[in-house]
Amino acid sequence: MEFFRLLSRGAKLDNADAFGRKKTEDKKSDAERIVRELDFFHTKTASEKKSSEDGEITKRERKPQAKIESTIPHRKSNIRGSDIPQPLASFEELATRFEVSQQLLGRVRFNTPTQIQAEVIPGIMHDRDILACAPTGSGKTLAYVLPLVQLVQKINEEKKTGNVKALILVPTKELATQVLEQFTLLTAGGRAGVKANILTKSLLARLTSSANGAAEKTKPGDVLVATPLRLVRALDAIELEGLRHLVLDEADRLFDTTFAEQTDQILGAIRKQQQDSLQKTFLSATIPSSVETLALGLMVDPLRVLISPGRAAATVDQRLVFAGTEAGKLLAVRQMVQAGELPPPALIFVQSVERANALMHELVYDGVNVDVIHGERTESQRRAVVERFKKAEVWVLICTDVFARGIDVHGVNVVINYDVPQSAQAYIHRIGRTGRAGRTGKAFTLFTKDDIEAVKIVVNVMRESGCKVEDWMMRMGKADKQMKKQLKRKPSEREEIGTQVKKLKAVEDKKRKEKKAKREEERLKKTEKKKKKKQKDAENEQKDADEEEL
Ligand SMILES: Nc1ncnc2c1ncn2[C@@H]1O[C@H](COP(=O)(O)OP(=O)(O)OP(=O)(O)O)[C@@H](O)[C@H]1O
Repeated sequence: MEFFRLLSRGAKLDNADAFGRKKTEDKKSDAERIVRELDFFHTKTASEKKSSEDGEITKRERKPQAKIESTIPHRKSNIRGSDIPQPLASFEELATRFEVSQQLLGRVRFNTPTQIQAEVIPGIMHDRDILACAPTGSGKTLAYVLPLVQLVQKINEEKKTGNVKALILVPTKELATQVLEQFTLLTAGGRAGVKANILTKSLLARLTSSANGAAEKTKPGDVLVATPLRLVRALDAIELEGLRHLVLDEADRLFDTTFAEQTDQILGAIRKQQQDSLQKTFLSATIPSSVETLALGLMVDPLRVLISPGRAAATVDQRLVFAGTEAGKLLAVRQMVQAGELPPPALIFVQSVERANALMHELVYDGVNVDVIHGERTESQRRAVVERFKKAEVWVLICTDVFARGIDVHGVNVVINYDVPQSAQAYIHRIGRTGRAGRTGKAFTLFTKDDIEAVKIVVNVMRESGCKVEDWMMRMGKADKQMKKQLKRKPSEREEIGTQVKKLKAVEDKKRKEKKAKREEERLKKTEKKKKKKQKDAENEQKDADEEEL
C-alpha cells in the first residue's frame, strides 16, 4: 500500500486539512494505525541479511516492525533498537572492523568521527535500517557517504552490473551538488571503482533516449543523487533492480506536502523493481513525531539514533530583536551593516521571492555586496550565486527557504531571519547554516508586533536548545496549536519591503520631474525669445536694405 494513499487518509499530519481530515482526529493513533497497515517494502516476510563485523559473516532474521528493544542511556546519544552495534571510536577502526581500505580512509579529512557518524557508520555497515536525527552541521552527510562508498565498492568487486546500487534523495539541487562532492572526494572522482552521478537534466535526457532505444545505452552510475521531481521523470528509464541502499536526506522535508506525492511514487517504483532487501537510511536535524512514526513503518528492525532531537545546534548564539514595524526591520539591518555586525559571509532569510528581490534592491542601493537565491532563479543562476558566495565574492546572500536546508558554506558568521520562520523546523534549519562543525555563529530573528505568535515558536526552540531566554520571552506563553498550523500553511502578510524608502523616492522623483519640467519650460521660453529676436533682426535688416534701395 503506497504511503501517499495512506497519508491522504490521515497520516499527512502536518497539513492534515488539505487532505480532508477531520481536525479533531488523534494524530498519533492515526499514524500508528497506518504503520500497522504499511508493508511498503514487503518487510513482513522475514529476510536474511548479511552482517559482517571483524570479517565474520552472520545471518540474521530481520524483524518486521519498529520494535524498541533496548536503549543505551550511558551514551550521549540516544540510540534505540535491537543488537545495537558498538559506536565507532575512530575512522581507523573501520579498517579492522569492516575491512575498509587505507586508500578510502586516507580520503577522509577528519580524525575523529562526530557523534552521529560514530553511530550511523557501523549501523549502515551492519546493513541496518536507520532513522537518524542530529543537529545541523554535525556531519550527517559523511555518516552515510563513507559506508556507502565501501559497500558499493564491495558489490562492484563481486559483480559489476552498471545498475544503481545506492540512491540518495535530497530536496534541492544545491544539496545534491554538495552530496555528490562528498562522493567524488571519497571515490577519487570515480577512480576507486565507484561512479557517483547527479541526475542532471542532461543525464535524464540521455537515460530517456537510451531507454527508448533512440540513443546508445546510458548507465546512471553506481550511486545516484537525485531530487524528487527529476527522479520521478526518470523512473521509467532507470533500472532499479540491484538497488541495495536508499538514503532520504532531509527526510522530514521529503515526506512533507511539497514532496510527499513524488516521494511516494519513487518508493512505489523501488518496491516494484527492486528484488533484494533494501537498506534504508533516513536523516534530518528535525524529525517530527508524525514523520518518525511513518519512517519507522517503512523500515525493518531499525536503529533509531536521536542526538539532541528538536534542538538547534548548541554552537549558535540565538537572539531575538524587536524591530517594531516592517520599516524598522530594514532600519535594523542597515544599522547592523553600518555597525559591522554583519561580518561576511552572512545569510538573510525572507519569506518570499518578491521580498528577497525587494530587500536585495534596498541593500544594493546602500552599496552592500549582496546577491539573492530563490526558486525562481534558473539552475545555472543558482549554481553561480552559490559559487560566488562560497568564494566570498558575495558577502551577504538573501535567500528564501530553498537555501535553509543542508547547505554547508564554510564559516557563515551570521544568519538573520528578516522574516520570522513559519515553523520550528524551518527556524532550526535556517539558523543551522551557521555554527557548523564545531564553529560558533550568531542568529538574529527580527520581529514586529504582528509576529508575536510566530515568535513564541522561536522562543520555545531557544529554550529547548538551552539558550538564555529573558523573562519577557517566558511571559509570552506557548504558541497556540491552531495558530502554528495556520502559520505553517501560509506566511504572514507583511508590508512591502522598502515602502518607506519608496515613498521618499516617489517624493524625490516628483520634485526632480517638476524641476526638469521647469527647466524645459525655461529652455522653450529662451528658444522662443531667441526666435523672436532673430525674426526681429531679420525684419530690421530687410527694412535697412529696403531703405538703402530707395
Ligand atoms: N568528523 C568530522 N570532524 C570534523 N568536521 C566534520 C566531520 N565530518 C564532517 N565534518 C564537516 O562538518 C560540516 C557539516 O557537515 P554536514 O554538511 O554533513 O552536516 P549535516 O549534519 O548534514 O548538517 P545539516 O543538518 O545542516 O544538513 C562539513 O563542512 C563537514 O565537512
